[in-house]
Amino acid sequence: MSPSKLDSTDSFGHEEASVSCSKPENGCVDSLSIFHSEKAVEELLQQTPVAGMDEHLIEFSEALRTVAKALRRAAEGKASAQAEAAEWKRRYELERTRNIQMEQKARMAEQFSAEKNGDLDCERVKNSDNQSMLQNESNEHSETGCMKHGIWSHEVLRDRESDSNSNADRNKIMRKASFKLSWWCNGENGDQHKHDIVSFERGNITTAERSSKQISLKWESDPQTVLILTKPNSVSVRILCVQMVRWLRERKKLNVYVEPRVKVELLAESSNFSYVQTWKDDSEISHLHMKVDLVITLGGDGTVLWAASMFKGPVPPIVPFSLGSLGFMTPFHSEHFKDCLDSVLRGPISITLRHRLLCRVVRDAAKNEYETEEPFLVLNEVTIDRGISSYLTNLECYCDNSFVTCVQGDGLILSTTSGSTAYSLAAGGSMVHPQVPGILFTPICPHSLSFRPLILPEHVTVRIMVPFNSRSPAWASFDGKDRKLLAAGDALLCSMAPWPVPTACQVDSTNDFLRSIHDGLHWNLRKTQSFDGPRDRDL
Ligand SMILES: NC(=O)c1ccc[n+]([C@@H]2O[C@H](COP(=O)([O-])OP(=O)(O)OC[C@H]3O[C@@H](n4cnc5c(N)ncnc54)[C@H](O)[C@@H]3O)[C@@H](O)[C@H]2O)c1
Ligand SMILES: Nc1ncnc2c1ncn2[C@@H]1O[C@H](COP(=O)(O)OP(=O)(O)OP(=O)(O)O)[C@@H](O)[C@H]1O
Repeated sequence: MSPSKLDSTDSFGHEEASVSCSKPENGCVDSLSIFHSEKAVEELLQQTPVAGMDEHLIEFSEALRTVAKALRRAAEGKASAQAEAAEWKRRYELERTRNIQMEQKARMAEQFSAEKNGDLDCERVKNSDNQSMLQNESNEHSETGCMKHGIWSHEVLRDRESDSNSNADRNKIMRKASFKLSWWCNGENGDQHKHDIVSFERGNITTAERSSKQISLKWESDPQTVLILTKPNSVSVRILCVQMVRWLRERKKLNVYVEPRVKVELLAESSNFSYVQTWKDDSEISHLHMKVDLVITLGGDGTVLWAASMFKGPVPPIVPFSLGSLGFMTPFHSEHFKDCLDSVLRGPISITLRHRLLCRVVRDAAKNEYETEEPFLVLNEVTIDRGISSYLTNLECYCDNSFVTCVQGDGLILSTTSGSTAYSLAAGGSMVHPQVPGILFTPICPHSLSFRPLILPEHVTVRIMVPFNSRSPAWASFDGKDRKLLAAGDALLCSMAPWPVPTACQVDSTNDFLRSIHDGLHWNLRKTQSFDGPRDRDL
């Protein structure tokens, strides 16, 4: 091999692809010097009388030889990678030139045919339909763009097929292929069903209503049974509970359910409360949704989370009364409970359908089995953190089998949009309107400067894995409760649950959300700038 050239076979099968060594920065000088030093080592070893040399020197020379060899291989590898990159660059340039030429040809042909047919969009539509609304508005469209204030008019995108005068005209108009977009979502049993179909004429996507609007609940028959859930150890909650149970029973003639603890408290108050119903063991809780028309919570956000956690499937509408400190999900004031409940029982009421996440822990040992552990439903978030370990958590994150990232930090929060104002907010996540469907992906103290939070679409399944090379296990907690250890190889699967939590609104979901961030967080509170001072017109 010539010392001035390095011969190698490139990955395109071009044998003997020589790499010139004229440029010192391309790594050839390195490989050459390495080559020379390897040779020098070789010569040195041959010249040195081996006999009588001590063991250490032999070992040292062997090591030197190995290092020189490794360095030579690395330099050769670098040179071959550079040759490969150069070949790709050459091919890319060729492809680009070819594409530019083709584009130019196509543009010229289009221009030629447009000139021939007088086929500019606006003209075409105007000519084809003299009686159309478009024609009426045509004066407002600019001749070149068919736009109003820089925005394309919807009228231009309308299918004029039925109005056109003749087949010939129609053929001229229908140049772009029309298509339909279909919305799909996962059915309850994992099967897919058609959720909605929106048709877009002529291949132009205009608008699509994807997010749910304000939802209104109207009773078709009168509610009969109410479940009251209360925050424990609070005197004000206890007093309100007594008043509310009495009023619901005596004035509204409703059946009232409470938790066993609350029934004991009520009976301690008065034996007249014996009509209040409860359950004996937790298995009865799973049937509550079939008996209860309405749930009332007395407490803070934690009590709403508690109420939601009691329903592992469908959840009856919840009317949350605020007896806590923050109250993002508790818009009703306890002082006016009679008026509030009157209007709720009468209906119709606005509700917020709060999405929940379905979370399942899959153990490494059982990863081929389905439904190994009881899933969790969370209204706020699932958190995967380092627990008491002082090491960084190391979490591999996938979204529908696409690798997302590796979290190295204190942990990760997968939050609903309702939970966006809770822990996720504290970790730097965005605040999101609770009616927006999506999964917030918010790192906790990531040890990286560029790890911004993400918001993923509602239909994805997120998988968080503790890799086998992780220094410590991780811990998952669900709405701040039920901590589960995730050992190396274990995973947490998280997707949107089919059973949302309907919470009654004081006004509507947007108004209530904005009120909660203003009142609860004093969002963007700033003293208003004074009127006096410099103004634009003075400049
Ligand atoms: N650093 C943090 O901000 C942090 C730490 C741990 C837990 N949390 C949150 O606490 C929640 C559990 O609540 P809890 O009441 O059982 O425990 P808690 O009594 O410790 O209350 C935590 C606080 O979070 C508030 N909160 C709960 N849900 C909220 C929501 N959706 N929007 C705005 N604020 C909300 C509560 O009003 C309360 O002030 C967890 O789901 C988690 O979101 C927050
Ligand atoms: N019925 C219940 N049974 C057991 N625990 C409950 C019940 N209701 C609420 N909790 C728990 O009590 C804790 C405090 O409740 P909550 O958040 O409603 O009150 P708060 O802390 O005074 O209000 P805020 O969260 O607005 O400051 C929460 O952790 C919640 O899970």
